[in-house]
Amino acid sequence: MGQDISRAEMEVIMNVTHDAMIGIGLDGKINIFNRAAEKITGFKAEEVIGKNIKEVIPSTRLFEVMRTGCAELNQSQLLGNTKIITNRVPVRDENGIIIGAVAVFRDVTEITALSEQITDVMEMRSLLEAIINSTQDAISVCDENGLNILVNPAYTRITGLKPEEVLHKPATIDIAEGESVHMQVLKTRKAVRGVPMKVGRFRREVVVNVAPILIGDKLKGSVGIIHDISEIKRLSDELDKVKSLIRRMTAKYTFDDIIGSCELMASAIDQAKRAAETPATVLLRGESGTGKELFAHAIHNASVRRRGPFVRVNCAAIAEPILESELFGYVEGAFTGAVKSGKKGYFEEADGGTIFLDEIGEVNPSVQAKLLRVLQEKEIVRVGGTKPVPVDVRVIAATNANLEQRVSEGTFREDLYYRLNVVPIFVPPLRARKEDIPLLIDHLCRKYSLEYGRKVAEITPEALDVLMHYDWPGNVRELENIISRTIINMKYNETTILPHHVPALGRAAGPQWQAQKAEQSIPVPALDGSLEEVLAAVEKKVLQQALATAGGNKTKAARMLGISNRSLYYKLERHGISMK
Ligand SMILES: Nc1ncnc2c1ncn2[C@@H]1O[C@H](COP(=O)(O)OP(=O)(O)OP(=O)(O)O)[C@@H](O)[C@H]1O
Repeated sequence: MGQDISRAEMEVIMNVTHDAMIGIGLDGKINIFNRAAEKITGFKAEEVIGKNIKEVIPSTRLFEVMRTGCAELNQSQLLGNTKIITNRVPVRDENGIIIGAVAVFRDVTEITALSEQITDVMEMRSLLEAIINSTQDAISVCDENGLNILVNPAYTRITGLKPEEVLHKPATIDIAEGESVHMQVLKTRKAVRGVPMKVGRFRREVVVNVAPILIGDKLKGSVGIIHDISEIKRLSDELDKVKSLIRRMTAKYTFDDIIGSCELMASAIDQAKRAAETPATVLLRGESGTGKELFAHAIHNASVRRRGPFVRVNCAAIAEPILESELFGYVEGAFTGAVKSGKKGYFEEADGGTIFLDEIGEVNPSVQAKLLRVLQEKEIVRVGGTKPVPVDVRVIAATNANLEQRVSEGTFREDLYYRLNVVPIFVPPLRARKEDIPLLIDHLCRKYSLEYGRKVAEITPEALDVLMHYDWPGNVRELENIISRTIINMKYNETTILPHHVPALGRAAGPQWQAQKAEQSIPVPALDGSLEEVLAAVEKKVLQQALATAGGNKTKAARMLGISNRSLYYKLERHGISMK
């Protein structure tokens, strides 16, 4: 130091510094003891000045420092419970002779605790970073102003957006379809879960969960977890397609599954068995719910084609513009929206097997012409194509329409009618074969007992009487529904059907009609939606009412409403009214 400082100046400095200082002379007596030293040791300067340091700090090393003349720097030690860092230095006179020693020390308990906390935080940060970087879900974090401050690698993989494209930009930047959930959460401070949306370049379908980041009650931002569901969606679409294909392409029933021993049924079954032995086209006639589809399955399974595919097509349930391409397929580029490579139709899929054309009376003239061709020439031409493709398919058609009347009206081709009507089989309505009702009840009780885990085995004569005195406009399908509901009405341990178990029968007693009947009592919907919504609700009620009045018979219902069967089918499907 270039300038001497006075003792008074030194005392001021010593007492304002945060470092504690204890000095001793050659005799070991304390001659410096500042405020900071008082704070750390708990002694007062006046108590210790002049005392031997060993009496105050027995473990002192200042004597060693004096003896060796070597400073000891940054030594950590415990003083009671206080953790301190000490520098010990010898004090020399102007000639370099040691005349004492000083210990300068500092309480580092808090600093140590803080540094431990910092280490913990850093460890936690590394852990979080590892989690954030390795999770399959995309993560985006934004600050309280809605600007992105963190995204993880999964985010880039799912959205196709790199960090530099999104960081410090508004959280809305990655949205391809939907509203920003980050912004919503920042506004409401409430977590939002399970929001479907599309994100990023690839318009990936995702489900988003976002939570606010609150420190105390201060909003610091929000964190979003983006779960990619596009692959699951694709797989589940595929699965649905395969399931519907399997449903369409397997014939489950055989003649053993057709219950009925009355003369009319025996004759129908006999004709069907004989037809099964030939490749002839079969036309199944009969009201809705009589079992025509059951017959079609049974004929296929009893024929030489039983190992081939069985493709079921409900001609009324497929929209008219696409029925032709569904049946006959299409070539590459046949129309906008077509699959690039073209597509096989149901006839090609049924090659080597049987095609069951349900509701054949509903097909339009263009499809009728193509059907005629396939029946005559055993070949089809795909929509948009010219090349005939040979197909080896047995046709079983079914209808509950009066085809003869349609032929005379000119809406159904006469030549097609004759081609289809090679082996006509009439499946009788249930009211014409009431003697089969007990057999059917027995069969259905076993079927639904198994399905519902019950043991219903009997019906009392009174309950049977109720069922025998009803005319079953919905045929076996309606009986099936009534038995299923009867079993549901029974207590778990009841095994015999009593009259009170049987639900109300009537012209509108089928389950879907029952539900619809109940709904009929609901007045026309309150005018609380758009005109379109109110009209749709009214249309639904009118359809349900017509179906109920027609006892579930769709042809009758369509006639009552003055619309075509096809148009009725569309509307039922659109309103989610059960078609079976
Ligand atoms: N003889 C029968 N024995 C056993 N179950 C039958 C019989 N007839 C019909 N069913 C059952 O009744 C329901 C309706 O039968 P199916 O679908 O074959 O009728 P459908 O005449 O083809 O009706 P739609 O014309 O409305 O298509 C099915 O669940 C079927 O299993």
